[in-house]
Amino acid sequence: MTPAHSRLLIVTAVAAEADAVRAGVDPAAVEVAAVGVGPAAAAAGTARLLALAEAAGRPYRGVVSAGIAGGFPGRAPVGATVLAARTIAADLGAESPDGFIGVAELGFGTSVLHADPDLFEALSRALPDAIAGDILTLATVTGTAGTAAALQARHPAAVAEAMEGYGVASAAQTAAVPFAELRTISNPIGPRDRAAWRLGEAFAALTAAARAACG
Ligand SMILES: O=C(O)c1cccc(C(=O)CC[C@H]2O[C@@H](n3cnc4c(=O)[nH]cnc43)[C@H](O)[C@@H]2O)c1
Repeated sequence: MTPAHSRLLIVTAVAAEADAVRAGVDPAAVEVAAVGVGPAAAAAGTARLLALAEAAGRPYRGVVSAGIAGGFPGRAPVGATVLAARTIAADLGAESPDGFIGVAELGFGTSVLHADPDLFEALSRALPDAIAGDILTLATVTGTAGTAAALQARHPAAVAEAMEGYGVASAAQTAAVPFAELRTISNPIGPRDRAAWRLGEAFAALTAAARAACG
């Protein structure tokens, strides 16, 4: 049996994502929790779970931000699995007449958090078909071709965007717990077309990825 202190925490935004992950993992080795949509809910919910586990003397061995995501066209198609080398808060900064100024340039820390190298390596080995690259975190789902193009230009290594990774990563960093982000693509990033989101395909891919990584 897996000792309680070596369990992995997988954090999703919504219950449907948590159910898809749970369908693939060994519950003795992995705890799955849905903590809400967006970086603030993700950071608050993850920080609470990490602190409770630590206070009980059973810290998690790692935390993974998992769920569905938008894929940048030509980089991550619908149904693909993506793995973050870096998780980037793409809208953390300031607008100016000359364009977006990132938080690092403003002198207030960093918008870039790296995946833990060992956790990233283990997930990459378990998921050889996963597309590795940067995953952007945004509080607003991209819904125009203009915003998609601007994000791609600012983040040439980005493969996908979602809404929670940077929040989960921030909580993990504060607690000194290894972090990774794993997502499956439900929709292309670009002009909003909610009817075109392939939720079933993305959830099935999420279950398969969870099973391959932690089953
Ligand atoms: O229909 C909407 O516009 C909408 C707005 C907020 C959340 C949702 C969800 O379905 C929540 C699930 C989760 O999905 C991630 N996601 C999926 N595709 C994208 C995307 O293109 N851009 C950003 N995030 C995406 C996100 O992490 C949500 O929490 C639907």
